[in-house]
Amino acid sequence: MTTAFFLTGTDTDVGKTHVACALLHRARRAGRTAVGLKPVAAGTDERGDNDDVLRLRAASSLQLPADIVNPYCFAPAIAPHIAAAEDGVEIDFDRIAETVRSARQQADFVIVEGAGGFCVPFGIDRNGADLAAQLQLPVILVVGMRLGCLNHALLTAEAIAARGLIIAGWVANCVTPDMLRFDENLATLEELLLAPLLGVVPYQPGADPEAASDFLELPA
Ligand SMILES: Nc1ncnc2c1ncn2[C@@H]1O[C@H](COP(=O)(O)OP(=O)(O)OP(=O)(O)O)[C@@H](O)[C@H]1O
Ligand SMILES: C[C@H](N)[C@H](N)CCCCCC(=O)O
Ligand SMILES: [Mg+2]
Repeated sequence: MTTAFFLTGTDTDVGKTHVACALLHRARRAGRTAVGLKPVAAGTDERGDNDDVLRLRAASSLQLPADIVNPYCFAPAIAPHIAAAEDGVEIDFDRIAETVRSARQQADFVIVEGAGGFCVPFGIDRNGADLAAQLQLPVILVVGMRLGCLNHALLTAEAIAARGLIIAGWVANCVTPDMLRFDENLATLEELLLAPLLGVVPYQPGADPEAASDFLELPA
């Protein structure tokens, strides 16, 4: 059966792509055909490539066309709605929903990575939470473990619930090697998030997603 998830995080740069790629590796090890999508990306290199898209592709077991993996890609590494406005582009959720449908027909484990945090604007009248709601996907929440993450995680959980979506699981991603009172912070999140903890991904310089996959369970 196809399973698909919308993967979000407590902020930009908290390890969403790292964890998404690790889960793709984990799913592949379980014999699944796994594909990562990045509907809206911002920030490209001199070749016009976006790093998240390259990493998700490298972790996927099936290579789908660019307009399915990443229908919207903007050059500057800025908030997507600003980049879209500068390019005169409107981010069309129906088009994104079509890419997700197509990916689900071809793969049995699909991860859709959001951009930034859950409510990142995609236009003046739409944001990432609206996209997740339109896609009607269970959410995986990546918590970048650092001071401030408790508030960000709880706000995100409220926003997910407010859209009528469920958290299929959350991941504690160690974005620093030395968070003070790590165990106490983890325990607080376990108590308050009311969703399964899929794993604790350790801090690892270079962040190899295949190695990180050993620390993760697949969401049910
Ligand atoms: N567990 C980890 N150990 C060490 N480095 C990590 C870890 N997780 C993430 N990083 C590093 O932190 C940076 C941000 O991670 P990543 O790109 O996965 O974040 P993101 O949430 O997907 O960001 P964006 O909002 O741009 O999509 C990357 O350089 C990544 O290699
Ligand atoms: C460019 C960056 N890596 C992400 N793709 C976009 C992050 C947008 C964050 C916007 C915000 O919440 O202020
Ligand atoms: Mg990313």
